Amino acid sequence: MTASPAPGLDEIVASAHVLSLPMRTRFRGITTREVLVFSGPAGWGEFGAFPEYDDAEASAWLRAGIEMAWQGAPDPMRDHVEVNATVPAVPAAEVPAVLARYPGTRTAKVKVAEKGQTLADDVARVEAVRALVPTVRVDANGGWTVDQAETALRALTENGDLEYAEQPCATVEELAEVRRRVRGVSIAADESIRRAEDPLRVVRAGAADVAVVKVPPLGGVRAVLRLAEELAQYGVPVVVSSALDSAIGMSAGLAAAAALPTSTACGLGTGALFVTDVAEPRALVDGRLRVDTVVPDADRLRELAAPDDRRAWWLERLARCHPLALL
Ligand SMILES: O=C(O)CCC(=O)c1ccccc1C(=O)O
Ligand SMILES: [Mg+2]
Repeated sequence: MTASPAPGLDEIVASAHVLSLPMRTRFRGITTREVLVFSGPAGWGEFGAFPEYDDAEASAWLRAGIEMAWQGAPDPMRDHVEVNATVPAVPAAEVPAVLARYPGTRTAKVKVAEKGQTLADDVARVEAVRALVPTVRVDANGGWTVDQAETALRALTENGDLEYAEQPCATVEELAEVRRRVRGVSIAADESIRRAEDPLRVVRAGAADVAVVKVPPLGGVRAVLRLAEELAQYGVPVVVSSALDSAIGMSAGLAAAAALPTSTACGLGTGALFVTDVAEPRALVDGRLRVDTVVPDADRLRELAAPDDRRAWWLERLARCHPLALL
């Protein structure tokens, strides 16, 4: 496909919808996910930077949405992508109900280190997941100190393996220290990889065995593919994850995972966390999602429309980020 010229702001605004997607369970501290979606000559794109992100960071998310809507996805290597179940920091007793939303998944990613909870809560949740799913990853979202991470990772591997621990601590230096101290558990970097220059810093510091990559903060599918190529030279595999994207944004994550030379279970199953999405939810069959693009459903766009003040907020943000996204 020939790339269309970069769109003007008015072209994006012309098709823009600001949506508020209700969530089944609190995740990342939120219960509704706001996104702005728009269409271009190649299809639909999403601008969904979390509200607390500044314009410089948010503009990468817009660039990713513009790429999908004006350029489309690169050629895929496969038509289905394996995903992990994403288990929020729920009580252990709720784990079977959460996992039931991810039929056939053989890998689960479990949130740990949630504020207000204890290590015993994490151990109980992880054990409940292990009873049902063969491969378990945990994600601490930077919530532990190095000492806490060491204690927790030992406790969490007493009765079984962890494939990896995602972002156990906040900084690159701390990740490297945990990786040295807890040799038996692989470390994945997530929040430490937000800009294109971050992954090599993480790898050079010896801070991670695995890189979690997300299309929106990295500025698009092609940017993720370039990064993955660089990381492969250091022997660091990538895991493509969502940024709690709507079904439209998820198309970009699926496109990235589908275009990689190899793909392990991706964190792209988070559509299951929404009560209602912008389109009919993708069917999760045998733990895999079909790689496709979606057109939002007109009724859902109306039903999910964000309140006027939020629409105004997103349109102002779009106007500020637009010139930065095209740089
Ligand atoms: O990786 C997954 O399983 C789902 C994606 C996910 O966890 C996530 C989604 C939005 C924001 C942050 C995160 C995260 O990995 O911490
Ligand atoms: Mg993470």
